[in-house]
Amino acid sequence: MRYQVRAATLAPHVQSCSLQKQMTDRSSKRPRKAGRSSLRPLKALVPYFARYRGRVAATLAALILATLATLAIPMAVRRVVDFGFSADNVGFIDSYFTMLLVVVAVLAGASAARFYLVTTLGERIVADLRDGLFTRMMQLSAGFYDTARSGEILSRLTADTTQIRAAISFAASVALRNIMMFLGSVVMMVVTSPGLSALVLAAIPFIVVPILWFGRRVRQRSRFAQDRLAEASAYASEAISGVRTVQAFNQETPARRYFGVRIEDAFQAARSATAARAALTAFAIFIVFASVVIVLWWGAQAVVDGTMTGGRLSQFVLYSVFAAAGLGEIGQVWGEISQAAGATERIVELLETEPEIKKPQNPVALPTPARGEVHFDDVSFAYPQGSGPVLHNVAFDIKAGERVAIVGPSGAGKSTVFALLMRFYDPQTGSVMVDGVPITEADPEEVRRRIALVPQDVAIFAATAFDNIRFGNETASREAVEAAAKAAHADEFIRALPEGYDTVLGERGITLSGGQKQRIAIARALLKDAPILLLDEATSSLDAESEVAVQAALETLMKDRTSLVIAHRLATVRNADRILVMENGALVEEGTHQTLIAKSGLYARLAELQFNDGGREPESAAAE
Ligand SMILES: Nc1ncnc2c1ncn2[C@@H]1O[C@H](COP(=O)(O)OP(=O)(O)OP(=O)(O)O)[C@@H](O)[C@H]1O
Repeated sequence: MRYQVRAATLAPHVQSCSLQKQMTDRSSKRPRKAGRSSLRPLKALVPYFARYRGRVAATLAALILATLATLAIPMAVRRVVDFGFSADNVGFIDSYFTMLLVVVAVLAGASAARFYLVTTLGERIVADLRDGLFTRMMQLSAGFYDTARSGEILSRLTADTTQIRAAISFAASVALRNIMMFLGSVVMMVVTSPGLSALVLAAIPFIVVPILWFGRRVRQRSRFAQDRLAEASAYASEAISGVRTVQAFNQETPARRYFGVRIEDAFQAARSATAARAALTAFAIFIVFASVVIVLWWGAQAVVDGTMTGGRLSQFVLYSVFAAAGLGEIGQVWGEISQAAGATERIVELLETEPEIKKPQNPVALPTPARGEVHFDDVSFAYPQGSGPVLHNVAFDIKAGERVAIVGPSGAGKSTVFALLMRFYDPQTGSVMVDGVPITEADPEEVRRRIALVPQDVAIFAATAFDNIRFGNETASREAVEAAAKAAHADEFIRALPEGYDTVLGERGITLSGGQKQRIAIARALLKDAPILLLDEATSSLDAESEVAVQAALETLMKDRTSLVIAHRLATVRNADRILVMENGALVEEGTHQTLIAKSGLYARLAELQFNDGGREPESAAAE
């Protein structure tokens, strides 16, 4: 139950799904998809660009201007070479060099604008992607997180998005500039010398086809490298969050070794991807410049024969150098763009994972005012990733304001009942209702708003004590937060912290004791002030003294609400109006403490075991 409970505390509106399988299914199709078109995944970014049409248009304008300015330079050079180098043309030289300066100034301005626009566009789109990804992560829950590894997801949120930013901010702009430059130069080459151009154009397929082939290999390898890195990150994140367990079992060395192997794998994969990129670069540079040399050779012969002027050849050579350099640069950044395509694919997988549990199109409104009734109608349930049914035909009715305890051996399915009530999962058969409405027909947010959960495994965030309690109600005032803490018997220990309510609690509440965390969770629930209260082992980490105090706080909390209490310690449940006894996923007994003891069934056996264990007899334990 850990994940569900944590998810509940982390984000009250998270929903459940079981889409890991769907993700995995998709993942297995990946190589074939990759084979079809290496840049196809980038299509998923189009809607993100579309949001910033103005900025994209300005970027393209700056790009075109910079390209035109560059393309103007060789024409000026030709004039200078053919007519400029003679003493009676001094005025001509001045005007041409002045024009050249203007062109260079336009080029500089347009390049700066392009750089600024393209970089901020990259940052903007990546910020949106991260935001979208996090939003999706908050919508997916229980079923998905049962198998997903948080470290791997974090790697997508950070490393993959960074790669996309690099591609947009740098590679895409370089590629676009060079594509324009290449096309512009080719046109100008044809204008300058159709004969030489034909020679160059004939060489192009030999350049482009291998570049595309190399690019695809780079992409496949880099996707593999990113996957290895994500695996290493996932392992590191687990080891770091469980560092005390690692140290307690002297597992530092094996953990280091394990991580070392993973990181080495990631390195090897990255090296292989880089090797493919390096080969691509070498190939691109060689083939492109070799073509230029051959062209120059032919051109030189034409000048010697007198069929071409030196200026025209200079102009042609400059255009062909531009075209070649353009192609060379495209070749270089193609690898990076291919890598970004791999990263996009990984992100899109997550973005496209649909939450199984979401708001119906026409949700049925829960009646107001809230009554706090709970109804389980013949509910059977198996966890999506579980090995079999966990609940079998569970049926019960809880009236508004009733206090019901759920007891039973470990693994009986008690927390699962809570998970279904919070709608982290949907049962396979039967129906769960809140205030008479099947929760599958209602908005999950509305259902969860009516329920306050004090989980078994309390999530504390690296925020102040104040903010941690206010999690129960974002709009609560300082006074309300402190009043809730007082009622939960948390006020005293919070005030003793170095900065009182403003003390930042360590990540996952590492600075707090188990009992303190539970009291924070109780304060949260008090602040939420929901009509239905779920207590999952809420006092399990408390010492006897705190338990008496917290029990008093819980009494306040449970007053005038429907409450469902899971407890192993029967002393804490005996005052319930009714006790549901579960065993192996079924409801086996139901009644008050007295009637159940009289029945001599499972409850009586559990009670006897527990009280005899402590050398106490049930009635005296009741006084606690
Ligand atoms: N997310 C999950 N995925 C698959 N199986 C699960 C999951 N959570 C719980 N289970 C299984 O469901 C069964 C019931 O678990 P549940 O947590 O509801 O028991 P419980 O009665 O609350 O136990 P405890 O008192 O120890 O908390 C157990 O067999 C458990 O292994």
